[in-house]
Amino acid sequence: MALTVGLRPLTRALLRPWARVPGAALGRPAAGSGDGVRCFGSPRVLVEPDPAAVGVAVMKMRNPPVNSLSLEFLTELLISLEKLENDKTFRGIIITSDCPGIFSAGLDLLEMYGRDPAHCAEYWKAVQELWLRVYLSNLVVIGAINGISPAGGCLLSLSCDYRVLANNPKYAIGLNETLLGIIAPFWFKDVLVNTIGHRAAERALQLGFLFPPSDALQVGIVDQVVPEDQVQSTARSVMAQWLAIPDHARQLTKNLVRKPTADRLLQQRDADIQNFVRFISRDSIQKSLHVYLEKLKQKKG
Ligand SMILES: CCCCC/C=C\C/C=C\CC/C=C/CC(=O)SCCNC(=O)CCNC(=O)[C@H](O)C(C)(C)COP(=O)(O)OP(=O)(O)OC[C@H]1O[C@@H](n2cnc3c(N)ncnc32)[C@H](O)[C@@H]1OP(=O)(O)O
Repeated sequence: MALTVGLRPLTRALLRPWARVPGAALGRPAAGSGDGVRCFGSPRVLVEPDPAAVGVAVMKMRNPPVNSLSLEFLTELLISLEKLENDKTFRGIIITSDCPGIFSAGLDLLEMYGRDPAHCAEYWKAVQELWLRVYLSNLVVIGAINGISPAGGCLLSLSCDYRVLANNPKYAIGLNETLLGIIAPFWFKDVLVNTIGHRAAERALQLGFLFPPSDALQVGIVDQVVPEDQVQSTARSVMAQWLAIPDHARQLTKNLVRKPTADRLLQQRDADIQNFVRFISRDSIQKSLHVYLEKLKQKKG
């Protein structure tokens, strides 16, 4: 039976079909233009032009304590990304965190625990939308990963064009869903397989590996590991290298490589939402989430 997906007005305004063609006119006014300073402020997402690099924006996630991807936070990220995408003065974004030690704790478990099906459906649609927005962005997207990034945080990183991870053993990265008693959806899995290969992904997904930096580099889930105080400067250098390529050629190539993966979700978005809602609503899954949330609480002592 089809689910009725009742979206709140803000989310509804934001979420629209994906038919992005690289280089196509976007048909929306440039955001923030006209005053010489482009700063797309929102409570949880700080976006500033990089003072040292023309055409580059730095997007800092600040949803303390752990940058968990709540519906509100996802919505703000989507709005900021859409503004940047539509502002032709920007060619690249560096995504990083403003929460010390945490890039993103992934999806907000409280959006999936004890919620009704309509809420879960709305939430999952926003998760899909953020992934599509980042994964298919026409901009160069560099992840300056300055903290731990499990599950949804790892997906966000994997959706960037290049990942620079700070060399701190606490900053593990991976799709650890099985440790929570849940599973990574097929499109999370596809992105991991594309990045580290089938066999490595098979092991990592089943065992819920969270790779510390040295292992992350070795398996290829990140592209570079650098001292913590060099993450931002390295991301800037990498950005310069990527921006040296003509946009149209890079964008068309990106689309060629990524579109088949994105299309697998685009062709079955509603079914994916229904599968998620059915899965997450199971008593056994809600119980697993409860146990995991309790463990997080107890960890504090
Ligand atoms: C057969 C058909 C199948 C169909 C399938 C379809 C779909 C698939 C189904 C489901 C897929 C769902 C996918 C989910 C992906 C995810 O992203 S799940 C989230 C994974 N995240 C984690 O495991 C990280 C958990 N957090 C931590 O490990 C730690 O918090 C930390 C990040 C290492 C930070 O540690 P630190 O000590 O600094 O902080 P605290 O642990 O004290 O946390 C502070 C505060 O924040 C709360 N919190 C932490 N993480 C989350 C979170 N992800 N969501 C919500 N809240 C979180 C924590 O509970 C503390 O709260 P407080 O006690 O109230 O202060």
